[in-house]
Amino acid sequence: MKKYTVVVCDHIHEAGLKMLESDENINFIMAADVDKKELIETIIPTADVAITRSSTDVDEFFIKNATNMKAIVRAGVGVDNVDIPGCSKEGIIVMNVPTANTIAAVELTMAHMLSCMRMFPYSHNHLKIDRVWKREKWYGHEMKGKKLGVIGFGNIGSRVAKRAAAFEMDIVAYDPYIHPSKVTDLDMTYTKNFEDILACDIITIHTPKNQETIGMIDEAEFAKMKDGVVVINCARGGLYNEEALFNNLKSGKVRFAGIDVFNKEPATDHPLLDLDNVTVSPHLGANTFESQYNIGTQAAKNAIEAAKGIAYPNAMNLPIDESKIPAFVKPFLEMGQKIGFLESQMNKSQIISIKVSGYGEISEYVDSLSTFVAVGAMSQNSGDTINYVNADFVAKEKGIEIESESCGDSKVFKNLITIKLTTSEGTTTISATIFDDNVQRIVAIDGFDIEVALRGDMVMFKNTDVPGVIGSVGTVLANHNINISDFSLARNDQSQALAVILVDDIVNEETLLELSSLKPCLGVNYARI
Ligand SMILES: NC(=O)c1ccc[n+]([C@@H]2O[C@H](COP(=O)([O-])OP(=O)(O)OC[C@H]3O[C@@H](n4cnc5c(N)ncnc54)[C@H](O)[C@@H]3O)[C@@H](O)[C@H]2O)c1
Ligand SMILES: O=C(O)CC[C@@H](O)C(=O)O
Repeated sequence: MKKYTVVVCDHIHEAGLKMLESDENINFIMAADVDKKELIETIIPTADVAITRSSTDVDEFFIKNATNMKAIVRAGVGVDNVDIPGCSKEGIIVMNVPTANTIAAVELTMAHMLSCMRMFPYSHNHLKIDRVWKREKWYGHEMKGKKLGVIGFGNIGSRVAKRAAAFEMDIVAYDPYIHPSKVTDLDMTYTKNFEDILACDIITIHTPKNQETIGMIDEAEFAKMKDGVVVINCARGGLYNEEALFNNLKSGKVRFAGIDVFNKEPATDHPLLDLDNVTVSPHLGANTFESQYNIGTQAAKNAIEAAKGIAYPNAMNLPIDESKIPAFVKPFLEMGQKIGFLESQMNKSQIISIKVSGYGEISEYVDSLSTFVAVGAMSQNSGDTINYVNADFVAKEKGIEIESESCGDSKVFKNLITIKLTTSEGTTTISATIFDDNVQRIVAIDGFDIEVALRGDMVMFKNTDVPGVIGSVGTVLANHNINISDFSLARNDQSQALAVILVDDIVNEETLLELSSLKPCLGVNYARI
């Protein structure tokens, strides 16, 4: 029985571990407590799938050692510590588990907000650790009536806003990537002007960490804030420039900050920890039993499916989201891959370019289609190392140009695809369609209108159009004990003919040589689909 190795790199819920343990196809390795260097050098090379959290960086070193890896399941939302382009280049699918920890992060944000407003950990420590009862020292502020600026109105930001509204706060949201009605329908203010956020009493950020959002709040933005502002970060370290945050907390411009996440974690030696107007937590946004149960079980399920090649839920680097494509497109993708593979056998040489044209409704999907065609065309030379994730990267690296073109309606077919493969030896062009939703048919090869099924062992015989050729070809094949299952013929206006012969047996070199030595022969190709 085939066994797949799934390595768990960080702690996940027991229920997820049990799922992995009890699957008979899974060889499961718990490596959360293994030193990261050792993990990457000795265990990662054996893994088909790895489950990671924010403590394991999927960087160049990791990827270099992931020689067997099919997929990485990030047990959480943020993939800022996963080098997605690097994974794509190596054909590793990256999946995350979004929303499973949303509520946990929302509630931690509220906890930090309340702590900041009432300086709760400090009054707590004063009494519990210092044994001082000094009520006059601990005057806080109320949330009611204050303006809360929410940056990023996604799963977490929008829910923080709803909870803050229950505290009778005025909410102002900034998120250029949503429809304003997502905010205004909740009787909150949507703004496109970032200055409106900077004018708030409390600011909380809930965006992903990327080139656009790193350092989104820097010295200049702090300078525009109200004196005594409170800022919260339960998203990712570095969204507020940490040095600027430190300076503004020290000067008192920022009265209090609630921080769950740091630019570099673990952050046991961070300057922010020296300040007494900060509440901190060690990246606990996702740490509730409920959220960890959800994430652990979903991550385990996704890892098992990915290891077995069944599905890649929430894949972040597949060319298409399969759940979003109409059913009629899928057989075209499959057929495109087969034609790419067929053409690379008919035209065996260094590939220079691949051009995919789509007619009819399929023309909307030519970009995805071209990835599938490229996988088919390049698999002849790259074998198992080529897949939907890395096809575009590999093509670029090999200098293969991939072009796709949407061409409106076809005159004859409801949907039609034409694939032109250019190699250093010449070009091969095949058009194909699908009948009755599942019958894949070639309808043209290199200018010959020929209708033939796309399957099995195919011999393409091109000749000058003279009598007796069909018989001669049939005789050669019969002499080699090769049975013909289908014979299609077409002619062009240059007195040439093309026969596509489907056969039941493998055609060896000797037979092909004999066919090519027939007098009218202009060329013979053999392909296996
Ligand atoms: N502290 C934790 O343990 C913890 C737990 C879960 C999530 N997170 C982090 O919280 C953040 C939000 O997670 P989510 O699940 O809500 O994600 P999400 O994708 O649902 O929401 C993110 C929102 O940010 C918006 N956005 C993107 N770029 C923006 C920009 N430049 N300006 C303003 N808005 C922008 C997007 O449009 C989106 O609406 C992520 O960084 C995630 O990694 C942290
Ligand atoms: O617990 C983690 O690994 C990180 C959780 C959180 O930051 C996430 O991005 O999902």
